Amino acid sequence: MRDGEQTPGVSLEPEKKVWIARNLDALGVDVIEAGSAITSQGERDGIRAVVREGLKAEICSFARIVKSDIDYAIDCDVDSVHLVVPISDLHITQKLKKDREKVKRTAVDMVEYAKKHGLIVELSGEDASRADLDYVLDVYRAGVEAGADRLCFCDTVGVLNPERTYDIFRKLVTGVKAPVSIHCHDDFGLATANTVAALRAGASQAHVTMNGVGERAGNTSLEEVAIVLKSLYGVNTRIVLENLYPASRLVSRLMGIPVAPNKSLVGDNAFMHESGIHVHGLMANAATYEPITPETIGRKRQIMLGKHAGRSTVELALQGFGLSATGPQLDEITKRVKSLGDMGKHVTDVDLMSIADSVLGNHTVARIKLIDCTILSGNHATPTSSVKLTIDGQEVVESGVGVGPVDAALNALRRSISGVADVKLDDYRVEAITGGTDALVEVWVKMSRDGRVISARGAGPDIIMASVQAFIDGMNRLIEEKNGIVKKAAEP
Ligand SMILES: CC(=O)SCCNC(=O)CCNC(=O)[C@H](O)C(C)(C)COP(=O)(O)OP(=O)(O)OC[C@H]1O[C@@H](n2cnc3c(N)ncnc32)[C@H](O)[C@@H]1OP(=O)(O)O
Ligand SMILES: CC(=O)C(=O)O
Repeated sequence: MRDGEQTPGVSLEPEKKVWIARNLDALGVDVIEAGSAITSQGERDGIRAVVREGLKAEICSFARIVKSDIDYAIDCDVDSVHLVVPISDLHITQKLKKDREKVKRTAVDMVEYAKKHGLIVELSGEDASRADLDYVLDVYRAGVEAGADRLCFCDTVGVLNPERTYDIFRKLVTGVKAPVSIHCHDDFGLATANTVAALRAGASQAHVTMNGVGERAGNTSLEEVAIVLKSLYGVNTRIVLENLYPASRLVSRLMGIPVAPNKSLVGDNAFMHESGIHVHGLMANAATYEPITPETIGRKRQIMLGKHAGRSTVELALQGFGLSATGPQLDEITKRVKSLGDMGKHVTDVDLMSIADSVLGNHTVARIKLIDCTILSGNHATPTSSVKLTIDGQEVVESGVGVGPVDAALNALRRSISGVADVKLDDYRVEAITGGTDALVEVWVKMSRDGRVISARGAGPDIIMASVQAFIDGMNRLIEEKNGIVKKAAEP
């Protein structure tokens, strides 16, 4: 929550810091760097709020080798400081405008000052990977003599590679009398590899962030290190692996930083399969196309339908809805799914069910039919919607308010069917297909009822009506008498 929160544009209010800290603690992390106390009043409020939680983890504040930084950390009642010394000549001469001796002396003074105030001290070399290693060792040794409990080697701009990291850490762990941490950045995509190399060479601790958030390209991902250690090196950490995905979602949501779909382990696509050849293999043995089970990190396997689907993909998706098809029917459904995919469409569950209905000859009647939908919104109006619809031929009129017109309309729809079913909107995404304010938009929703999940799509030039269409299509499928939806909806 210090380097992670340095992600451009991110600022965590105290309650968000607390929420994340509780989750990190439950995940089993040893030290939580809750912030940098010198930064602002709000930051201090957040750090204090985390300290008040009385978590198992050690609570730490970042501090420069500046007395006021340590005073603010003391004032927040943290357990420890991550005391950072710019250690490369580049940082010493260009940034601090000092010399090596002066920086070393200040570092020693600040270690002594922090220790005198009862803090655990992790003395950290910033930009250590571009520094003279002899000088780094000199500062580390002086720091340990002054009372530093731990040391940290920072690859501040991500220029290490695994081979160099390993060699450096062999020298460090034999050259100093304190545990050494590794702190990496992902500028060249090597943060996890470098972190693991340091651990293999004897590093005692790894600085990591959930989802790899952090400055520029981010820091080392907590989830990647924990799983790489377990799965590729057979090393257990105290991290509760099945809590990783829920923690990833929480951090993404609270920071407002989406996770890339192809991000290892926690991205939307990490356990999603579309290609026919893969799904065919998975059906025989999931290990064919999954290095670990999704459940290892608290996830579920997902199937996506599109142009790469094969008969196996479609068969599995149909099974999820309690449907079965003969060989020729399966061929026909697969053909239609592929042609929808060829048109650049994500094939939703509702699309599949409509295709299946037509091929299998199922006659499903939509129970909900929209008659009217009216929206009121503006700078002096609470967004309000009224809807008139029929459910099994019975007219229902309802209204709803929301944070915006789409929210109001969907709330009105949800209320209108509350007597029949309690439907939840789990995810909502909108995409402009063409440019301009008259763009054609496509709305994709994921909805659920009693644990059953379904995806649906609406499209048109009016974002509200496209949303209403998607929601009603999804509701109709969720309240079908025969439905046996058990699968997780695939996402676009
Ligand atoms: C690699 C990292 O991630 S380092 C951590 C980065 N985190 C942050 O910067 C936290 C948020 N920062 C802030 O709120 C502000 O920058 C503050 C409060 C720390 C300082 O603000 P200001 O006094 O206005 O200084 P400003 O931000 O312009 O410059 C940073 C100052 O810290 C000095 N400095 C930078 N790192 C260190 C360090 N580790 N130890 C001592 N001094 C340092 C710089 O030389 C500069 O000093 P100067 O003002 O005497 O020239
Ligand atoms: C200290 C720190 O965050 C870094 O050097 O990257």
